[in-house]
Amino acid sequence: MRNSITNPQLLALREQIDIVDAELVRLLGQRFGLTAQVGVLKKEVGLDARDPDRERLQIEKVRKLAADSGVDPDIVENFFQSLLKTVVQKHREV
Ligand SMILES: C=C(O[C@@H]1C=C(C(=O)O)C=C[C@H]1O)C(=O)O
Repeated sequence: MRNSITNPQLLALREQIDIVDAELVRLLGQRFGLTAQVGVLKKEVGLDARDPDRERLQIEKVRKLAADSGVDPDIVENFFQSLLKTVVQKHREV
């Protein structure tokens, strides 16, 4: 098998993937910053860590955004379900 590391087309694609990954991580950091504030606020006002109605609406929204962007809605939903679970866990630790 040829050494994939020297394939210039593969290297160029991976460079673009790294740029997208960095942006995704930056946006995740921004989102976690906001949800951390929500966690503190909820604790202060005595609201439940989890809001299933809000989660349902978000999943509906991101599934639609995914479909509009030609991305499999199930993949996006799985990602968000995992994200929401993590956020709720963090809220319960506040
Ligand atoms: C951040 C919130 O808390 C939880 C986490 C959510 C999220 O990560 O978007 C959404 C709903 C809640 O279960 C919220 O209520 O807005």
